[in-house]
Amino acid sequence: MTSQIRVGVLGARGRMGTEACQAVSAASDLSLVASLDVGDALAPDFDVLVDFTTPDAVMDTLRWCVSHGVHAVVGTSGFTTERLDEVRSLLASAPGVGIVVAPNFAVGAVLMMEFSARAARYFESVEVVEMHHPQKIDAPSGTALRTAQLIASARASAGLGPVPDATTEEMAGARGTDVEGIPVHSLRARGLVAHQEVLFGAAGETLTIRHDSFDRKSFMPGVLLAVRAVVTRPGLTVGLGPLLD
Ligand SMILES: NC(=O)C1=CN([C@@H]2O[C@H](COP(=O)(O)OP(=O)(O)OC[C@H]3O[C@@H](n4cnc5c(N)ncnc54)[C@H](OP(=O)(O)O)[C@@H]3O)[C@@H](O)[C@H]2O)C=CC1
Ligand SMILES: O=C(O)C1=N[C@H](C(=O)O)C[C@H](O)C1
Repeated sequence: MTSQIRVGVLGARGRMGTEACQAVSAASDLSLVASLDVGDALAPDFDVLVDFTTPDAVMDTLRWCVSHGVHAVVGTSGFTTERLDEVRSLLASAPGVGIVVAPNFAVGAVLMMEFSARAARYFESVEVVEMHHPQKIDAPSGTALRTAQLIASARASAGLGPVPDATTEEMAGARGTDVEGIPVHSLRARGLVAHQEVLFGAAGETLTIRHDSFDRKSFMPGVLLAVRAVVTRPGLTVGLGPLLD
């Protein structure tokens, strides 16, 4: 019999942590050995730590993981390009450790990001609109951040200049925020879970790519996929794309 992967979940009392604990417990090849939240001490008695906490807390946790040889699957948002570089530097001192940082574990959202990156070179205009539940503490969302990074990179590779659309505002914030040159808008409303539209425009046409998560269960197959993959995947993996067939 192959041995089980021992998993700890940090942020276990939160919306995502609760779901992750249930999903790990229900998987026959995984063993939930620690459900941790604010104030709980980390102890290196698991193979993989799953983190659904806050952008403020997550980097200290990753430092701990790297120094204790524990792999990490990170769903927590806030991973700017600079922060991803910081994770790469951390991992340089621990070549056996794997970290998966996935801005969104829903397969549909991964595809939405990939399709957006593919479309980016063909449209001069682009706007990212993310919509979330009213308790979400960060804006823009990690998914919007990653989508904008991918679009900016695809535009740069294709030799497109800056998005040419007007940015003048009579009131601050009317044109959203700027992520690597891509306008990003954040909406919060009761009734929403996690949703995003990417609107592209060219002469005479638009293309809208939209994804909706109506239930946090949509994230769980991706979380389990990442937990199983990270133990044999040293270094940094960004997004679920490289783990999908
Ligand atoms: N990648 C993905 O697919 C998804 C990512 N997310 C991201 O996951 C993160 C969590 O989201 P969500 O579950 O909705 O948020 P919640 O606020 O519901 O949960 C966060 C949990 O983390 C705890 N926490 C905060 N700081 C620490 C700390 N220093 N150490 C240990 N635990 C801590 C909180 O405790 P307390 O409440 O007591 O402060 C809370 O229990 C966010 O960044 C969100 O954007 C969310 C959905 C999907
Ligand atoms: O806080 C959330 O809910 C979500 N957070 C992630 C993000 O910031 O992109 C993923 C998903 O959008 C849900």
